[in-house]
Amino acid sequence: MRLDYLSIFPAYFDVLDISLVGKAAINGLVEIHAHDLRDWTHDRHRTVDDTPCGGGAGMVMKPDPWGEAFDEIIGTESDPSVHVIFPAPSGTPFTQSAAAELSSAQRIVFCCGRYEGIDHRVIDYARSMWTVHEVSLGDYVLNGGEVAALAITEAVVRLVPGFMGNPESLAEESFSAGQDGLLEYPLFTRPVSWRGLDVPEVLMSGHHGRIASWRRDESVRLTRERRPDLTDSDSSGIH
Ligand SMILES: Nc1cc(-c2ccc3ccn(Cc4ccccn4)c3c2)[nH]n1
Repeated sequence: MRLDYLSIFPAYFDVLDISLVGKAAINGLVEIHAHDLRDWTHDRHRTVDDTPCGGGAGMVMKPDPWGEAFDEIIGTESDPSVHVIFPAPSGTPFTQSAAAELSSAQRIVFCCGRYEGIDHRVIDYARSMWTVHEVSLGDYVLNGGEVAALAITEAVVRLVPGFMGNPESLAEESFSAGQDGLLEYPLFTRPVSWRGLDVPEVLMSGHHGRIASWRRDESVRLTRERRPDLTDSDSSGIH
């Protein structure tokens, strides 16, 4: 899997060399390429923004640098196997199932906007050429797309076959299909007693049936408390 990042702050992606994703890069599972959008400007000030047509506050990212960067990084041929991701507050909420779908992609290009956003013709052009995803991380506003691109990268790469040492652990995570779309139950490890707080006895009983039942009940309780929106979904085991 090749991952490209287009941004006016490409150094944001240096962190990928340290983390788990860095290991995947080392063993050849993923290739990481970060690019400075200003490399495709031609004026002395390396300008990437301009005032919004129709007025309004803030600045909008000009289309020209994006188009030239696309030509060089992706090419001028249409190819639906290339996935181009635009993080945006107006995007579709990014989900675990979207991460799972993207984990089989051979090529993902992240377009990280700044200012008030990117000229919409850039997204329209990209849609005419590749498979485009406008995605939101959640109902809060960041200053740009870089942090969202990092989060999406981690969610996707950890699902790439061969990346996780123990793929079984993926099946028990919150939001995974194996968890019936429920939140993960509380976790404990040694010591059994810590600062007056004890591990629930059932987990020390060695009785696998009771343990499974306790974990299920805890997942249902937590999901009902914190994410009632998940309790009605078809994938959840509770209704
Ligand atoms: N879930 C998300 C995604 C973002 C996001 C993604 C890309 C950009 C490019 C610019 N901004 C700042 C900005 C501020 C005000 C209105 C619009 N955008 C971004 C914010 N925020 N929260």
